[in-house]
Amino acid sequence: MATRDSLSLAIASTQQIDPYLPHVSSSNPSLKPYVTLTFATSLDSNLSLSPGTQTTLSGPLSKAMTHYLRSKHDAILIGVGTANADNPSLNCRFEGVGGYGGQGLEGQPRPVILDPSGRWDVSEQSKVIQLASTGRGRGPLVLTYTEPQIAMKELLEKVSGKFISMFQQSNTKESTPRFQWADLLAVLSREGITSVMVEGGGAVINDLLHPSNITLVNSVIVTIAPVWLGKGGVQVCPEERVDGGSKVSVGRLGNVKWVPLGDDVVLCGRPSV
Ligand SMILES: NC(=O)c1ccc[n+]([C@@H]2O[C@H](COP(=O)([O-])OP(=O)(O)OC[C@H]3O[C@@H](n4cnc5c(N)ncnc54)[C@H](O)[C@@H]3O)[C@@H](O)[C@H]2O)c1
Ligand SMILES: Nc1nc(=O)c(N)c(NC[C@H](O)[C@H](O)[C@H](O)COP(=O)(O)O)[nH]1
Repeated sequence: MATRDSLSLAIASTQQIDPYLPHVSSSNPSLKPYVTLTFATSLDSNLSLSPGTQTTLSGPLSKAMTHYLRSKHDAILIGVGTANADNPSLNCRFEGVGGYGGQGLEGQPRPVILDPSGRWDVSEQSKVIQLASTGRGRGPLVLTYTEPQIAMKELLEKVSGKFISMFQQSNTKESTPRFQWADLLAVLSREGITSVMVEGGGAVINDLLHPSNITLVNSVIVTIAPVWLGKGGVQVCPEERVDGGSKVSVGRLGNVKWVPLGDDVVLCGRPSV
């Protein structure tokens, strides 16, 4: 839980971040959701020390800022790799802004987990399930290609979550099955989600930064922590892009703002093609 001091300091800084967030007036259920790509990296672009481990990068202020972001989005999306490695809570723990504090589920984002192959163990051990069953978070949506086990389906439905079966074209059986971002955003839109914050991990971020997907991203908010994690970490490093036989940059941010927050700096921008 963020302390009062970190909360007020973070909120003061977030006024600079607000222009990069979805606004109620821009919500139109017929459009794709507003997409904010947000994560924390080290100076060597690592999200964690190694796959399957959780590494704290954000300091208390930027962590508080992340919870502010959670309060401003309808949904928070992660890949199954993060669900399994971190057992995250994925709720807003920002008293007074949303989340805990007697406001019920108002200000709580809906967790969305990309799990095409059915690797997430939906059980009482999952913090997301525990929080949803005690009214401190929303039940998750799990997007999948597989047929879920009945017990998992029932547990998810008990906490107002659900599995959503995605259509898999028979001619695209990849070794690592993926959803098309446009399709999954359309599914979220049909669920009434008008804004989604994509929090990671590496595979999800690198996929969304691919040149064919980056145009779907409305804003990028990256916390950069003053630490190097070294080789072998989970890195933000999208596929290379070749144009006319030469390697070119994958993408660039425009409309950039750097916001210092404690020891970290928060970089905000909009993808410019
Ligand atoms: N620092 C941060 O901000 C941050 C944020 C999130 C996660 N992490 C860290 O990242 C690591 C996990 O990253 P990762 O790359 O192993 O896992 P991930 O969370 O990116 O999940 C990968 C899985 O998600 C699914 N997936 C990804 N893209 C998909 C798509 N387009 N359609 C359908 N499914 C898709 C696939 O099943 C894939 O195997 C952990 O160590 C975690 O602690 C750090
Ligand atoms: N902003 C941020 N700073 C970090 O230092 C870090 N490691 C993450 N990691 C994101 C990842 O998705 C985590 O799993 C969730 O941030 C955990 O979420 P909870 O606090 O359990 O709700 N995110």
